[in-house]
Parts: sequence; structure tokens; C-alpha cells
Amino acid sequence: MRLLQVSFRYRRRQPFILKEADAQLAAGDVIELTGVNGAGKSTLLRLLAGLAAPTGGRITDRPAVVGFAPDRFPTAQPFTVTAYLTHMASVRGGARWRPWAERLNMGHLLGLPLGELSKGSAHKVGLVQALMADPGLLILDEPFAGLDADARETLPAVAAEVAGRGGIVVASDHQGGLRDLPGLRSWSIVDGHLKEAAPATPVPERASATVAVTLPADELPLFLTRMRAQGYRAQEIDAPDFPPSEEPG
Ligand SMILES: Nc1ncnc2c1ncn2[C@@H]1O[C@H](COP(=O)(O)OP(=O)(O)OP(=O)(O)O)[C@@H](O)[C@H]1O
Repeated sequence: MRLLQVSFRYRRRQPFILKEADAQLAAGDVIELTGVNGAGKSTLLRLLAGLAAPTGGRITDRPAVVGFAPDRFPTAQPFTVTAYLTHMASVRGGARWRPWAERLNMGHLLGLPLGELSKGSAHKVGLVQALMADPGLLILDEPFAGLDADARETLPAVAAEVAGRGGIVVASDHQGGLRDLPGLRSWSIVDGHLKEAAPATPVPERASATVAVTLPADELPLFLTRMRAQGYRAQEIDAPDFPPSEEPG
């Protein structure tokens, strides 16, 4: 998934919240997003999730299934927790929500109306509805806010699992709750600019493999450019001279 020169402002003549952000997200990435209050974290997360459209630039190759857990789960809905999650599961094509509810210790909450939930409990409902569909892109807005100690400990493992299945996880987080995850990427928004810090924990050494790809010679330059843009070492080994140079004489 890529962000290409993404800019955003809420209204004409208002200042840009986000200015020409470029970024690349790969399968398995976990990214924490920081910034002062009002920096634009929630705005960027909504853009990533596809809930808002960029004012300028483009977001490409977004995974098909997106899970979005908002910072404030909307509880003004006339359902119990079970009725709401069952409904969301059917909307999501029969997704399984109960294992996630168990992991977040929600057994005692299932019969309660959404409107009677505490802030942290409502937050858990938002997390379960985001997780249930096995998202290729999981967006978490302040996921640790208001969570009890058990759920706080569970969440980094959940993020790692989603990433381990090839999902991308992006979480705004003031509290450093994901800091111990190996390979965690750190983004921040400063004065509307998206910046990436050097990795907090070194990425473990991974074995590399070399493959051969055969393709039409005229597609080679584009292929190499794409592979390199995705961070792979790509090198031409055996290519005809294309376009053919003129024979001397
Ligand atoms: N619907 C909206 N219409 C107009 N301006 C908005 C809207 N939502 C947010 N803003 C403004 O956009 C800016 C960025 O807001 P955003 O909620 O993205 O910041 P944030 O970094 O998530 O903040 P916080 O840490 O307080 O949650 C703020 O100045 C905010 O007032």
C-alpha cells in the first residue's frame, strides 16, 4: 500500500492538516503513529482506512479488508454487545467474533446494552468489530486508551498476529504500548509532515532467497523500478540489448 503526495484539509481556505505525505506500507508492517494533540493522527488514520479521501495525492493498493477501531466507539445504538457484534459479523460475511471477545475478557459485557458500557468496555467492542474480519489493514486509533491491564497486555500480541498473517497494522498511540514489538515502525506527524523514525528495535536478520523471473525485455526497466521501490534488491542478469542497438557498419 502506498501514499503518494497525500495532502488533506477539511475545508477550502483552511490550512492543510497533512502535507504531501509519501509512505510505503508492506505486508506484516506494524506502525505506531505519534504526534501532539491535534497533529492529524486520527485524520491520517481515516485516510488510510478509506473513510476520508485525500484532498491531493493518492493512496494505492489498500488491502481489500479493512478493520477500523475508532478512538471513541459510538455507543448510542440500541443493541446489546452480543446483538451488535453478531450483526457486524453477518455484515462481514459470517466472521467469528467470540474468540476475540474472549481474549479481551468481555464475557460479563455481552448481555449489556451498548449505551451502558464504560469507556474502556465500549473501546473493546470497537476492537472486536475491527478484528473479526481478519483484516489485511487494521487501523487502531488510540487502542490502549481506557483498557484494563489484561487487555493492554493482549493487544501487542494481537497486533503481531495480524501482522504475522500478512496484515498491516497502524495504531496511533501516545503510550508506547507497541514499543516492544520487533521491527515496529514509528511515524509521527509534525507540522503536517509525516516523518518516519529509525526503527526502535533492530529488525532480525532474515535469510534471503534469489529467484529468476522471465519477462518481456521491454518490461524490464519498469519491473526493476517496481521491485526496488518495494525494497527488494533487483538486478538484471541476462537481458538482450533492448531496444536493439544498431549493428555497426
Ligand atoms: N471534522 C472536522 N472538521 C474540521 N476540522 C477537523 C475535523 N476533525 C478534526 N479537525 C481538525 O483537524 C486537526 C487534526 O485533528 P485530528 O483529530 O486528526 O488530530 P489528532 O492528532 O488525532 O488529535 P488527538 O491527539 O487530540 O486525538 C485538528 O486541528 C482538528 O481540530
